[in-house]
Amino acid sequence: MIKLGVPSKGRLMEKTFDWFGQRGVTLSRSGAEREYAGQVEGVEGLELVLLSAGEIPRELAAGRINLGVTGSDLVREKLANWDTHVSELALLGFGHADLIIAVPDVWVDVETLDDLDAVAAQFRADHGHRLRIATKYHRLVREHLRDTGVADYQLVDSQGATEGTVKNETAEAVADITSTGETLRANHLRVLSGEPVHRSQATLFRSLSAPMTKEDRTNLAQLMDVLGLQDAR
Ligand SMILES: Nc1ncnc2c1ncn2[C@@H]1O[C@H](COP(=O)(O)OP(=O)(O)OP(=O)(O)O)[C@@H](O)[C@H]1O
Ligand SMILES: O=P(O)(O)OC[C@H]1O[C@H](OP(=O)(O)OP(=O)(O)O)[C@H](O)[C@@H]1O
Repeated sequence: MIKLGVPSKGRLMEKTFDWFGQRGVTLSRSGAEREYAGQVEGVEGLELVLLSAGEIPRELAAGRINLGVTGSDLVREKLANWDTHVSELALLGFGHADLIIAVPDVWVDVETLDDLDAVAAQFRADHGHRLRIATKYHRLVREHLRDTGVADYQLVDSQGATEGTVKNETAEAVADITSTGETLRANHLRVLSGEPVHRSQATLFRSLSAPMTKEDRTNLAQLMDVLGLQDAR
């Protein structure tokens, strides 16, 4: 069987079900509401596996699932050299969110990353420690700041409610996902101008390492046909 990993709850799950359903592949949660088992109708040889969105990158890289839907941000964050582990089969057109860097509203002189770099050096001189940026996206933020030449900072880990860290004085800035911008506004934070660290959306990935039988290959080719997709790799 080809294993397809899909987020087990929330909007990502529902919109993924809709996306496949519109293409003639019916995915559903089977059994009791809280049971994480799935059902597939409309194609042969496909098994639905319901997983946490955050675990899907690792399962793809380990080859325990053949296909997986999750945010493009999570694959890039969780997998070093992500494109050696998975290929992108389709951008699904939902789950849009930008990974951004934001500073307190009151930092009126800080509009760009260059400005942040300038205050970071001054901050270290004044406070004796580096400016703290709270995030759960360590890899993506580190790479982005390296590429843009910002050096005098430290990342502090925040696995949730990241926008609260500035008020709580555990960080001076944040790097987090935003869609409507409401959480940032409510916490008196402002996004730096310029390109976001990453523009994320829900994406269908294929594992480059998951084992497949001859029958799996035939079934995958049929699924790709039904979905109207082509695999570049
Ligand atoms: N406010 C938002 N609007 C749109 N997409 C979002 C938003 N917040 C997070 N996302 C996206 O949803 C995906 C899943 O995010 P996250 O890891 O927070 O999921 P979760 O629901 O907490 O899942 P789990 O805890 O089960 O892993 C990510 O790709 C992220 O970019
Ligand atoms: O721009 P907005 O529409 O306000 O959305 C942004 C918020 O959504 C996400 O949080 P989520 O609800 O996933 O919870 P989290 O704090 O656990 O990440 C993200 O971390 C932001 O906090």
